[in-house]
Amino acid sequence: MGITDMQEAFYYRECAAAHENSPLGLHYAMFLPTINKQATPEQKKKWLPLAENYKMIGTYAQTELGHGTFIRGLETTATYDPKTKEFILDSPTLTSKKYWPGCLGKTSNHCVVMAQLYTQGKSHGPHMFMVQIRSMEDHSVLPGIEVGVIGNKFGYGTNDNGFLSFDKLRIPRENMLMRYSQVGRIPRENMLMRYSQVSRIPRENMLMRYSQVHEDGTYVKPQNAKLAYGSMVLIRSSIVSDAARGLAQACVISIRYSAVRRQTEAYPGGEEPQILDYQTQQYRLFPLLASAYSLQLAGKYVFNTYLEVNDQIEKGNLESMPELHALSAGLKAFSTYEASAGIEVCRICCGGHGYSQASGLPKIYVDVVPGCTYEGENTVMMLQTARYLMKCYSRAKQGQKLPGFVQYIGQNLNKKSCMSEEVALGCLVMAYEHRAARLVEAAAMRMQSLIQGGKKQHEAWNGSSVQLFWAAKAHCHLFCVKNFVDAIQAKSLSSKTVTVMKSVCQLYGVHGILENLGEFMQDGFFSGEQVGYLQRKMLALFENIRPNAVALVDAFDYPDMVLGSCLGRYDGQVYQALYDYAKSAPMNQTEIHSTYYKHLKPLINPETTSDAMQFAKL
Ligand SMILES: CCCCC/C=C\C/C=C\C/C=C\C/C=C\C/C=C\CCCCC(=O)SCCNC(=O)CCNC(=O)[C@H](O)C(C)(C)COP(=O)(O)OP(=O)(O)OC[C@H]1O[C@@H](n2cnc3c(N)ncnc32)[C@H](O)[C@@H]1OP(=O)(O)O
Ligand SMILES: Cc1cc2nc3c(=O)[nH]c(=O)nc-3n(C[C@H](O)[C@H](O)[C@H](O)COP(=O)(O)OP(=O)(O)OC[C@H]3O[C@@H](n4cnc5c(N)ncnc54)[C@H](O)[C@@H]3O)c2cc1C
Repeated sequence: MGITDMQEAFYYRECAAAHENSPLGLHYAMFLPTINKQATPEQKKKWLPLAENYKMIGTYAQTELGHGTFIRGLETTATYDPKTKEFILDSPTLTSKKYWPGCLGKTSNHCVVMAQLYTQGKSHGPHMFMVQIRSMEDHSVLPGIEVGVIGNKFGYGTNDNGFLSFDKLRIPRENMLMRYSQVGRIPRENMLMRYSQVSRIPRENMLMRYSQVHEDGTYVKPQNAKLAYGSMVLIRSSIVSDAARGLAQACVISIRYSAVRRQTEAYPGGEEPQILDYQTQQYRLFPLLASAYSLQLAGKYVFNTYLEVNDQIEKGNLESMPELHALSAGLKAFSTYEASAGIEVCRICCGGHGYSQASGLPKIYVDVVPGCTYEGENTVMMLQTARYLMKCYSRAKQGQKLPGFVQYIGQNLNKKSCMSEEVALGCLVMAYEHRAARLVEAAAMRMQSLIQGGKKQHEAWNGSSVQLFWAAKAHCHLFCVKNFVDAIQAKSLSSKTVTVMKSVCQLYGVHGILENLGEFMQDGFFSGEQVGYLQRKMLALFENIRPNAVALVDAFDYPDMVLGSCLGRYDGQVYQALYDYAKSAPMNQTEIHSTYYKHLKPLINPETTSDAMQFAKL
């Protein structure tokens, strides 16, 4: 293929088999990046050529039957044996069996395994290990390993998500991924002195600035244990664009179809209008179109932030890690929630044909919706963002300066909205900042009052977690609105395109307020009159966007082969395509289906059942 950028490669493969989660998806999305980001130079030199040339085909095996969210609770163990300089991998309980990893059941011959590291009788928490699970000669399962598929799922039928367990499997010490992060370059003379005193490890390892288990079992911990979670942050940062892609494609299908579909005479004897002219159809679809644009912009921002921060981390500067974690976790949750709900609305807006696989919509839905669960269950991710926001709130109250996208926290909440009939973009951003700041403060106040009332920290946290979730969601929503507004304002407003996009951006902001009105009005920030401005503006924006609606989805430029939809075809020949799809159905290849003779004929014509049974035995 020759594409070196891994995201580009991901989307290229997506074009070849759209929304068919590849049986090698985890090899590309997590196995290769984990070797790239978590292995030492020596390990990369050994494994990358094999993995990049499909000799090693791997997955990311972390989740277990009993634990997915709580990584520190994982039960798989990796115990170091200094006598043989090996790790012993074991699945001590039923619930410790790895369960869910993609491409695991039948495809992969290796995996990076997250296991609790034990050495010298002490636990050092979750660490990653390279484990071969199948022979590279004949793909047979290696001794000490049980592996298989987990069975049918909600979707993802093209991916052999599997289970895996170890029975005291021994792997070489060199198979622990020993590069978490730069722990700073230890002066060579110190390293020689330091390591030669402790244990004899190969000289080439001496220059490694990585966490180590030395040959005698001494553990050198990394600068930050969470760096082992780096592959998840990478995928979370990628999922935002993926969710945006799914929502955008669903908008293309449903809006193009709504421009073709005519239904119900507008008045007695009148012609049937395009269903896209129904205000209720616009009310359901146009905000989703706006959301698709907003999430695409957010996806670009978060992935670029990932690349920038990851560069810093690899230079030893971990300062922005908490911010990246909060941003990627929150936006991953926000985008997959929005996209999943939006794709379902697009399907429903297409009536009966939306329920057909011919629409392409069910396939998009079952490909996007697991994003609410994998790579960090959404509620848990939102609470991770909330954890960061609480820290920001207390820093703001101590007068500390906050980084860019959280500077709104701790602001004066006594002000009122500047909203007028015009509905200026700046007033929209101010409204979202006020709502998020208020919800962050409310959650912090709730926590404080519970603690003052005698609750322990973890009890106060759980007792405030609904409000913490609201605050994190409002924070992510603000981010998407402000990021969209910044993108519009960065362009000159002279060109028609940007003027149209300003309406789309305005609709995104207005609709978000009207759909969450309680949170914007609870403290009187908006007057009733101002809400009226917003309601009238939304209806006016529907009329404003209507003439450009099809152009706005065409602009996503998804080819028919990627959409895979009879409803969203560029040429609009929906009905012929649906009929051709039906005619091509396998069951239509014979006039009478074979099951007639065995199941129906005995009911309809019992007297002639005998010869029917003969036929059925053929
Ligand atoms: C660069 C090239 C691009 C490569 C990409 C190539 C292709 C991909 C391109 C596109 C892909 C697009 C879409 C993807 C398509 C398909 C998807 C493909 C594969 C996905 C399949 C799914 C795979 C999986 O599901 S893997 C398993 C995922 N599992 C999880 O995510 C588990 C979630 N749980 C956790 O993360 C943690 O348990 C936790 C919930 C965070 C809790 O951790 P814990 O240790 O208990 O920490 P605690 O809450 O106590 O907080 C402590 C402290 O740590 C900080 N922290 C936590 N996590 C992180 C982190 N990740 N980074 C930084 N800091 C972190 C936390 O903030 C706390 O800090 P503080 O004390 O508050 O200061
Ligand atoms: C299609 C798909 C592909 C996957 N691929 C992989 C893979 O390749 N590799 C891999 O390792 N894993 C994979 N997974 C597993 C996935 O990462 C986990 O399912 C996910 O991390 C959620 O963990 P869980 O299933 O244990 O859910 P749980 O954590 O049990 O969540 C269940 C409920 O409990 C709630 N909950 C849990 N903890 C908390 C908390 N602290 N506070 C509040 N509420 C909480 C959650 O919000 C949720 O509502 C995949 C899953 C799917 C669906």
